[in-house]
Amino acid sequence: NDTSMQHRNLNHMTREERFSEAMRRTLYALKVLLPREGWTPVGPEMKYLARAIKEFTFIIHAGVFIPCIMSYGTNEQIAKWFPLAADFRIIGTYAQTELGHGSFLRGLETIATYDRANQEFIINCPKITAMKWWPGDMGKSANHVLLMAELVIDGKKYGMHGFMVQIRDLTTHEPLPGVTVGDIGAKLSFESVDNGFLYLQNVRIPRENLLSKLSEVHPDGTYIKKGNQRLMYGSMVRVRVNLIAHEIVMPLAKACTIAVRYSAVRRQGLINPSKEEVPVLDYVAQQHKLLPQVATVFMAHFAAKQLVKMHHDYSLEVEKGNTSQLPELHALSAGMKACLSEQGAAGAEIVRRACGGHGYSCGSGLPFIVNRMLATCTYEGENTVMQLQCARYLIKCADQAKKDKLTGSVWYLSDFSNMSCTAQTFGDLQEPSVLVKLHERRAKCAVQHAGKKMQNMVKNGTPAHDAWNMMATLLINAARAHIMQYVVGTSVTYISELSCSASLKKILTQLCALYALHNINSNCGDFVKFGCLTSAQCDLAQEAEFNLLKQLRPDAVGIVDSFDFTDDILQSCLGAYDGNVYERLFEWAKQAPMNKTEVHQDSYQYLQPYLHEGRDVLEGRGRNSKL
Ligand SMILES: CC/C=C\C/C=C\C/C=C\C/C=C\C/C=C\C/C=C\CCC(=O)SCCNC(=O)CCNC(=O)[C@H](O)C(C)(C)COP(=O)(O)OP(=O)(O)OC[C@H]1O[C@@H](n2cnc3c(N)ncnc32)[C@H](O)[C@@H]1OP(=O)(O)O
Ligand SMILES: Cc1cc2nc3c(=O)[nH]c(=O)nc-3n(C[C@H](O)[C@H](O)[C@H](O)COP(=O)(O)OP(=O)(O)OC[C@H]3O[C@@H](n4cnc5c(N)ncnc54)[C@H](O)[C@@H]3O)c2cc1C
Repeated sequence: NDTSMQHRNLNHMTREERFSEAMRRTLYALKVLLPREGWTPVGPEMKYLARAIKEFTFIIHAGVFIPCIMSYGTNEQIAKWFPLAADFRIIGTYAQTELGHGSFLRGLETIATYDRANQEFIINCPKITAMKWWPGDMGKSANHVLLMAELVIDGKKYGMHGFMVQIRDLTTHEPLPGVTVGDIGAKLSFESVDNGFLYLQNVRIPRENLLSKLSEVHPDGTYIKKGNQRLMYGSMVRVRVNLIAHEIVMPLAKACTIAVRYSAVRRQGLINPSKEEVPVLDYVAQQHKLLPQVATVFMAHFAAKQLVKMHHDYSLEVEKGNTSQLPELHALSAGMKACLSEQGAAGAEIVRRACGGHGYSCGSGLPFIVNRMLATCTYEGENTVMQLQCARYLIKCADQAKKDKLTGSVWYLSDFSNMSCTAQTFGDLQEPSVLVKLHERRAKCAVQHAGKKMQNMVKNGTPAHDAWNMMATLLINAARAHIMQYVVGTSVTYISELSCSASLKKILTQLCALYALHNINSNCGDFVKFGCLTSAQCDLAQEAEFNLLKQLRPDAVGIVDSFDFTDDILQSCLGAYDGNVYERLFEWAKQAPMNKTEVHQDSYQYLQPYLHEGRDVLEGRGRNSKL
């Protein structure tokens, strides 16, 4: 209810206005509305912010920079920098990606050379491709970066390490000597975020600015390893775990709310020629577009909750020095981020497109969501690279399953029980246990298929790295299959253990079955190829999905209402709670800057001469008055 938090019409603002407005609103929220005893920018308040603010800045500051200080800093370094960052007295970002490298971290070129005489690191970007490029909040906001750079001591390289580097004066905000920094320009989305470039030339930082939880450099230049060096990649695991809820589940829920509400209001065409125009939501084709995406919101939410719990448990173990769960967590977080962002971004576009022309209007609020979700397929680990990381772990586990009984998310790879499907009716295929088994079998076969193909190539003399490259598409499919069985399995378990009303459990069970069946019907080639389903059972699977669409149609609006987004957050003429779509669209259009005058003077100057000429022609004068 605080007018300072009400959204202005983002679409009618310039990029710079949106950047400033997002910063104003974010800081107002962080400094005025939220702070209470002991709050931190990585606490539950941030979830409120992520939900309550359509565009906010300092996402990387809060979502990556501060958590990295906690992950990579010693207790002394945390005590020094965390309070400053939590209170926004320093604004930081996570500067890892370079103009020339993003996915292949061993290829990063920014160098931190130890100067023993002065006990300092000298930071350099030796060439243009070494320039940091993309980090959020870096172009104009941040005055510090957590710089990921190659540590060099006496000419020897020690790999990527994290360094705290101040880049702007804390009083004037001007770039410091040796620092060239700025915004990288317009992007597909994130208009309010100043993703930036950073060129460092002979920038000196104290030895104490190497974040030293995992390794340290003594004054004499001695390098000490202090833990599992793969923990250096830990921040990316945490962000992949966190971003599923914030950047995939929530935006898809918003898009589904808009599209389902609009589809309940928009009347277009006839089903029964003798009846009146129907709401487009009555078309099965429309239900087939929208409702599986609604189901995806819930299933991704349940699976993400399980992954967050797994990450929390793992973090407690790491504190005790046990990093044994890291490989599985890395594979699962990489695979989940890739597969759910792929599904979510595609799903948001499917529901946008299902809203016809008005879905193409920014007044729908849908292009904003779609464009922003597309970024989830790239940042925090490009999806292909992440799926291959997941597949790398699966292939290793499949080999191990031949001699050991596996546990955790890959347990099914060592399940050699009879997994043939005996479904005779479409009702059999709506059974959660049947759907889980089908997904486990498909995933197991997909992993084994990719592994077998590579083994055969290597047996025939192909180098292992070439076999890997040539089978990449099968490996990616195996990663997707693994994640789908994880999402279906965890969701079925979660719903079965949920204490809620029978009617709610029924809806959630139907949504879970719809998600699983939509996935089967979208990938039935795999399910038949691997002998999971017969062709006849595939027909039953389609029938089962259509039956669920019919059952869920009456509750469709109620289900998306349960996401409980305010009109202010949705910022959508199509998705507003009152359903007054047309009045809202017209009011929204009239507010467009283009309409602030009846005649657009800037363009009229070009049009006017022709308008006069046209009149001359019509009245028989002018150059070619043949009329
Ligand atoms: C005020 C604010 C208001 C609101 C805020 C609201 C909410 C905030 C909270 C949350 C929001 C969430 C997120 C924020 C939103 C969006 C995020 C926006 C921007 C994203 C930022 C970025 O993009 S940062 C840059 C990301 N970059 C990457 O991910 C790079 C990807 N590449 C790599 O990770 C690596 O290069 C690699 C893994 C692909 C390859 O590395 P390398 O060559 O070294 O390894 P190998 O492949 O040879 O594998 C070697 C072994 O290492 C294992 N491994 C690899 N990676 C990891 C890992 N991460 N963890 C553990 N183990 C790992 C690998 O498995 C191999 O092991 P083996 O046993 O098989 O040898
Ligand atoms: C909105 C946004 C915000 C971002 N914020 C940050 C940030 O705050 N901090 C930060 O450090 N970075 C940030 N990034 C950068 C992001 O992490 C990188 O873009 C991402 O890691 C991909 O790296 P790249 O862009 O160099 O693509 P590349 O690694 O060059 O990949 C290009 C393409 O090559 C293919 N490819 C690459 N490697 C392989 C492989 N091994 N196998 C098969 N195919 C492959 C893939 O198709 C890939 O899409 C952000 C990016 C975006 C879009």
